[in-house]
Amino acid sequence: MSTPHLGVVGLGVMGRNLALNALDAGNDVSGTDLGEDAVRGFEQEAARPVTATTDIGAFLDALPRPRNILVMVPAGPPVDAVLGTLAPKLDEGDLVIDGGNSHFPDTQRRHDEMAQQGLHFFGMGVSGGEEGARLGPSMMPGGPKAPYARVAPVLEGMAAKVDGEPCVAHLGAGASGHYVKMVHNGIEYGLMQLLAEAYDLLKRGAGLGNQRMGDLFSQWNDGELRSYLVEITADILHHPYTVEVDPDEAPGDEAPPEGMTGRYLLDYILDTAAQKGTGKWTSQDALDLGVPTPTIDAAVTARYLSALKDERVAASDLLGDPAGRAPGDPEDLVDALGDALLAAFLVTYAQGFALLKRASDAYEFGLDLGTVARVWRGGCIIRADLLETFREAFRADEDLPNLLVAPVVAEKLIGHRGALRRAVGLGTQAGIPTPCLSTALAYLDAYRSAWLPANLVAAQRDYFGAHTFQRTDQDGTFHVQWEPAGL
Ligand SMILES: NC(=O)C1=CN([C@@H]2O[C@H](COP(=O)(O)OP(=O)(O)OC[C@H]3O[C@@H](n4cnc5c(N)ncnc54)[C@H](OP(=O)(O)O)[C@@H]3O)[C@@H](O)[C@H]2O)C=CC1
Ligand SMILES: O=C(CO)[C@H](O)[C@H](O)COP(=O)(O)O
Repeated sequence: MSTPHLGVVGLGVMGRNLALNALDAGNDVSGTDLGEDAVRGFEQEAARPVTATTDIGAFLDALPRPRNILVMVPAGPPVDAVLGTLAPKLDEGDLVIDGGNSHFPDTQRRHDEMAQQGLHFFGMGVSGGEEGARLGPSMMPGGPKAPYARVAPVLEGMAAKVDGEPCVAHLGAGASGHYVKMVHNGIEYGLMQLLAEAYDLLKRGAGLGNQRMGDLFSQWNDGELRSYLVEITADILHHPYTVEVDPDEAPGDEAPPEGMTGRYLLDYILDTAAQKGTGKWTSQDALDLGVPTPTIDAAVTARYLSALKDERVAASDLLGDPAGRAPGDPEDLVDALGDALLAAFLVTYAQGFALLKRASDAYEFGLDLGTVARVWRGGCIIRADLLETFREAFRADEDLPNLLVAPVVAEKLIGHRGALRRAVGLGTQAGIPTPCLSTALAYLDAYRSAWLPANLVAAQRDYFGAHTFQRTDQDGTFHVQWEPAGL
């Protein structure tokens, strides 16, 4: 049997590291890129001889048939450009895997176009950043099932492992792989914003300094909240100012500027966060499918609000009423926050999985949500101990409509929701914005409400638009003349 092989198109940050990872895992690897520097860089870093060339023909000739080709170029037109170049030169049965953050409708179109040419196409989400790509990412391939067996040994060798299981699996049909990665990123946006809100509540609401805050996040990371994002938040809070900055540029011995807690790098980072679009796509498709994902939506909106720096500075002068300390003993807020975060994390994951469930039905992906939870346990940005709990929940009931009603999750929520309510209440009184903590609480309160005030909304629609309503005491649809007699 020949050595498993992989060809990589695009040797930038992700492609080069994935190619080196595949090589370390014992595969034969070839690489190509538009740039000579990228090609030479890969060749020099490779521990064994590789084919590395800017010549696409030489690259394809070096690959045994049927070929396995991983494309790692920027999402959008570059992917179509690469497929346009590759497709006429490929042979029937070759497999092309797009490992970038492509939008899932593009992936479905490419999947169909490639299939018409007798070629297999996977959209594959890859998570873990540069280090993950090199040492073990989480990978989310989707597309035709048959060619997966051929490439599985390559991907499983490269993937992160948890309890000996690789964080990769064939997830489903069509564009399912990129859909799952999109929702991964939507959850990522939600968790990141929740952590930012906890930081704000500790900093402005409780008056804590960076060292104590970092210690708290570390402490949380030793408990039920253990996760990559909590861990890196502790590292970021502890990170000193001077490490990556020219010492001549660092502030002198004078007191730190107003509002800053000391010489920590975080205090000098501009408060605007960019985005590339995957979080927005998650919210957009959730709205199209009618699935409530308010915590993810709020996180996307929070990034837009962060970008309005000049407007916010101007508004702070005009509108005043600055955020201040939370009422009462600051330690009450500190005590509440760990449990509040756990409840909000559970709600955010639940929204993402509920979206995956609906999308799987709507787009006929055939997702198994327990497998998704397994693949997310390691290597990816949203990896957390909680993923094992979710995997068990879906194992116990594969038709679970929402993680919130899995007994193991419900029990945790009942134990922690009081803290979420306290944290949101204290933050609100202090004037500190908590869009994700608040929407997580509101979603939880709405989802567990047997009755909601939508009867009034239904009546209002019927009043102004004759849209009809249903009744609780009679079958059928109804419309009435609502205007008071005599008007
Ligand atoms: N960076 C990250 O942490 C993560 C990125 N991703 C996704 O992975 C994909 C790649 O990202 P990343 O590696 O960071 O991007 P980079 O820009 O670092 O690398 C892309 C590489 O592709 C090359 N390239 C572009 N067009 C072609 C082409 N037609 N033929 C051959 N090579 C080409 C580029 O060459 P040149 O520079 O000469 O144009 C460049 O070397 C993106 O979709 C990204 O969203 C996913 C997860 C994490
Ligand atoms: O896919 C990723 C992590 O999972 C990439 O890092 C992505 O760029 C993150 O999204 P954004 O840039 O919008 O914050």
